[in-house]
Amino acid sequence: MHLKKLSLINYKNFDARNFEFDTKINCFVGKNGIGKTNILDAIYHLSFGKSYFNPVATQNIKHEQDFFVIDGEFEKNEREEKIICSLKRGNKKIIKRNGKPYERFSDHIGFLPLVIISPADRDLIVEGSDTRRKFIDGVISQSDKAYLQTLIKYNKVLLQRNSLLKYFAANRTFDVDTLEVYNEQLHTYGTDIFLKRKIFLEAFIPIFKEQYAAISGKSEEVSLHYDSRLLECDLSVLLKNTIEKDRALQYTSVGVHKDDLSFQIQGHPIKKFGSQGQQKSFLVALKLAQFNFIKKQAQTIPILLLDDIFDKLDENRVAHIVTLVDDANFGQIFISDTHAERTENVVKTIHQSYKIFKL
Ligand SMILES: Nc1ncnc2c1ncn2[C@@H]1O[C@H](COP(=O)(O)OP(=O)(O)OP(=O)(O)O)[C@@H](O)[C@H]1O
Repeated sequence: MHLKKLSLINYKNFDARNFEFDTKINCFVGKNGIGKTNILDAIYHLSFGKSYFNPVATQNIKHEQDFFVIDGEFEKNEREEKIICSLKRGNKKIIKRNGKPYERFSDHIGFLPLVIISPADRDLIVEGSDTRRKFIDGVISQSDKAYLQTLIKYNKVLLQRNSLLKYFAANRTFDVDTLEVYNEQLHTYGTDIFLKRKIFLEAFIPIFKEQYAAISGKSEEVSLHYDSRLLECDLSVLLKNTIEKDRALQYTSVGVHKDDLSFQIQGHPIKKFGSQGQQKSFLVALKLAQFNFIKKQAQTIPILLLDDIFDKLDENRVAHIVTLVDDANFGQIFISDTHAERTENVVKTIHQSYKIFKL
């Protein structure tokens, strides 16, 4: 699968711009703030129906303009696929595949598999557990539509249970039977989510470790663990045991919405003890493992977006990453970099066709 053409109208800092891409490697080079990342984000938009960087949809419309249009022509399984994503202020976003609008964006997710590696991934290390859960959920749901539906149902019941706990506190009342109804549903959906996360991580962790070893030249040991209270005990038991605590807190203190991943280097948290280059290597390994995983599940080679990937990495690590991606396992790759010369030197060593766009 590859993106053949991209046309942008009023997307972030672009008014009107067209690109024709190489089937393998495409590099965007230019000064800070010129719009390199914005082009990668537009490609991301075509795959996920939203920006990777700015969750406020209207802020992706060029300042002072009323709408944006991202138009992409892909080739997938020898068929042309035209995807258009557009947004007009005051209206709902529209995503069309070959002229037909999607009723539910979730039906589009996974159709054009894509992985992005960007400096914004640092949030996975420095931010709260929510970011890490979103990461696992994103990978699993790209290949398992039922997972996303279960997650939506779980979150809905969780909200209802929390509202009930607040209602009990406000009205100085308590009804364990009503709470039990929610416990049962949380147990059903939560256990399903937990088992899928566990199975996913059992397959994912060895791939991640392999990628890290390849990037770092095995210079340090890293690990990734699944932290979930459900590993020790059944969710229905946990919910029962925390009823008094939940009453006092007025929210549900146990369940898969509290799951986390722990990232370690040489046995210590990478957030506190990893250098910038080690943290970056960790994130690149995590994303390349995601790439491998999605590729296996989707049976299509995902598009890979590499945003500013060489920054903070030493020459050896850059060379290792280049060797990793210079492989038949990879398909179309988009790279953004401020150093035109560095990018040119890197892509010259790769045995693939390439195009460089100087912005
Ligand atoms: N809605 C918008 N309207 C107009 N300009 C915007 C909008 N959103 C972002 N921009 C502009 O886009 C530019 C940033 O583009 P981008 O992040 O793609 O730069 P870059 O080339 O990747 O830079 P760097 O090398 O610093 O990472 C900024 O100048 C920003 O002001």
